[in-house]
Amino acid sequence: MSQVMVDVHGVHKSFGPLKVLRGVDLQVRAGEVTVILGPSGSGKSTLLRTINHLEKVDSGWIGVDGDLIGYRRSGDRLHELKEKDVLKQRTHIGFVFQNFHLFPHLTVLDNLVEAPVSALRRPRKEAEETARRLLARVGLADKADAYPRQLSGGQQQRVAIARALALEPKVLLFDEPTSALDPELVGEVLDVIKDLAGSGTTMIVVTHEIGFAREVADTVVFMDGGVVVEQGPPAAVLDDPRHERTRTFLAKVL
Ligand SMILES: Nc1ncnc2c1ncn2[C@@H]1O[C@H](COP(=O)(O)OP(=O)(O)OP(=O)(O)O)[C@@H](O)[C@H]1O
Repeated sequence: MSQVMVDVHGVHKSFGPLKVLRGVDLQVRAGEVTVILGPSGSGKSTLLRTINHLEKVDSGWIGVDGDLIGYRRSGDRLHELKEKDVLKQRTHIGFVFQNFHLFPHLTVLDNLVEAPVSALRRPRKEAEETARRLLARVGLADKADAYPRQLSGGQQQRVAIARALALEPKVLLFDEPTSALDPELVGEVLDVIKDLAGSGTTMIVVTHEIGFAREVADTVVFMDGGVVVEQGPPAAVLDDPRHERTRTFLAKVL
């Protein structure tokens, strides 16, 4: 069995009085695709954001490829990492946002080149070669010199995926990658994610696209009320859920 790439252990997170994560445990194996489903407000985005330390956990811990995220252990105490060390950890954890978050003032090519050059100190020529290869992979080789505003939403999201890949992440996190898109553009983005799944990229995808979950996920996780209610292969969770809460959710969305 492949190694555990992402290990979420007893994670709690509140915003003021609102308890959003109430003890989340989740393990994602290298090369596998985990799709997280759940009602609005169940804590899916917050969980993703704790994995790359955009949100700090209140308690519990998260490991990515054996590294504790945001902290270092000394004996049985945890010490917060410095910002520069957090940023370094984040280069291993790609994040694709709902609204693309491309740099509007940079060309498509420079969106992909910026982080490898500034964060990983890659030579610019090498970073550009990688960027062009990745743009070809997402079907946008001819858009290298365009600016984000000149692209459709689907194209922008494909650039965002290529940009995340340019840092050669150990895991790619997707937060509702198609929910800001016009319906006719959803398929082109899901096809890129499917292609990555086929090549063994470790991914955690928060989405409401049940068909995608069925087709692509190795594991479907159902979250509700800040906990993982159930998880398993798509056929088990989607067609034969064990929990009433999962059944109620699926009855609404299927
Ligand atoms: N930074 C924040 N400050 C205060 N409350 C927050 C913050 N981030 C999230 N929340 C709240 O936490 C709850 C869970 O939000 P989260 O975005 O994780 O849920 P979700 O399951 O991803 O929902 P959706 O499917 O609607 O995106 C919501 O009530 C949200 O308003």
